[in-house]
Amino acid sequence: MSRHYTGLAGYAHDQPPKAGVLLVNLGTPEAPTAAAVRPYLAEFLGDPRVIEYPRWLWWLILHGVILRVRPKRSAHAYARIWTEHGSPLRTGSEGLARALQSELAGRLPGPVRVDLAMRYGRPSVRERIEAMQREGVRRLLVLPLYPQYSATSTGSVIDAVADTLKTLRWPPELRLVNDYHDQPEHIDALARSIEAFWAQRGRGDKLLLSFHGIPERYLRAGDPYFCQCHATARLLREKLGLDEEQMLVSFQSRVGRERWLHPYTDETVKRLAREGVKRLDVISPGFAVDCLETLEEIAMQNREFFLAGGGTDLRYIPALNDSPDQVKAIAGLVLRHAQGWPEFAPDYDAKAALLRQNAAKARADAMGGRTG
Ligand SMILES: C=CC1=C(C)c2cc3[nH]c(cc4nc(cc5[nH]c(cc1n2)c(C)c5CCC(=O)O)C(CCC(=O)O)=C4C)c(C)c3C=C
Ligand SMILES: [Fe+2]
Ligand SMILES: [Fe+2]
Repeated sequence: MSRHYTGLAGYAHDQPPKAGVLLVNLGTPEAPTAAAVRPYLAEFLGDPRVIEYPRWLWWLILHGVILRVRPKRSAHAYARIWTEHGSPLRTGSEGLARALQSELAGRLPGPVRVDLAMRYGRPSVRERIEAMQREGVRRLLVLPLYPQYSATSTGSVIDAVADTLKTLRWPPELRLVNDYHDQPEHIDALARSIEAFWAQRGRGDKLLLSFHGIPERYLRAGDPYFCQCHATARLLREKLGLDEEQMLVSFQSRVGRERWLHPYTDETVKRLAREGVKRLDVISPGFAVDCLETLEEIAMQNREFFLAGGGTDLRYIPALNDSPDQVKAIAGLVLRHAQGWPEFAPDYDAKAALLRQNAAKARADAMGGRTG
């Protein structure tokens, strides 16, 4: 069997190498319409990491039922949060990537390129890794924007990276961030954003942490996601000095009929309203940037449930997005994971002249070889 390896002729041999940081988020449709949501959902829900089901059976259900019904419903939800600049998940992720690029430029001696890819839709992981390689990236750090590891999210990003690298003729040196659910700077950033919100708007009766759910079956099969969500919650609770009465954890966004991680966010919100909670603060620490699941599902849908149940106000505390605290926390992660790479070493400047000289020599050799 032969395979076509992407050669990217004319790259990197003749340039001093660069380090690259690739942020990866989930992806989002191109427009809030059923026609644009359908291919996005087909790719997302067709991923065997997301739906672990016999392939042929799932294919029939997905194409026979789900893709006929869900795109229209999802498009309606997307339309409620779409802005003049597009999908919040996209603009938020782009803003974070830009902020990280300038933060790193200010802290690192060597050339480091920050880029952004989407696991589903565009720009794809393959597209961005190939582009980075053309720009001379020889060392690649992949950072999925998921604080908690799940096979369905982070694991799937790793698949996409591996699928890309195995078709490259000269893959870059690779490092991957698996999760950052307990990184102290990340917990601090979350705590400070909650405290800043309370300082401005007063404190609600309770604080609910709502994480994206996954099927409970995956937890039993060994996915660490549930435990990492609870670890984040405990660290944050300790940092804020709250007890378990004041801070609750729940799981949102379930899809399909099987049992997902408990307790469910919508049921929790309704129960709290019934029990007489008047002001409920909700934050979704599993999302690095705001998206459909926070802006529509929490700040609109669950708010409506809470008010209908007798609550006075559900206040959604925004994701960290491109806040300086989040940018510093992520830059800290990058610095820690890229330790030892020359672009990150304090003596890079001193060595840069040598790197350029070597690159020039390599180029001359290559040209010499070609022209005889
Ligand atoms: C925080 C990480 C995420 C995990 C874990 C996750 C698991 C997971 N998701 C679905 C199904 C859907 N999720 C949808 C949207 C969505 N999911 C995440 C993150 C995680 N998902 C984000 C950031 C978003 C928002 C995307 C945006 O454009 O803003 C959707 C699409 C919307 C809809 O139709 O409801 C689906 C579908 C499953 C099945 C799953 C684990 C098995
Ligand atoms: Fe999801
Ligand atoms: Fe949802």
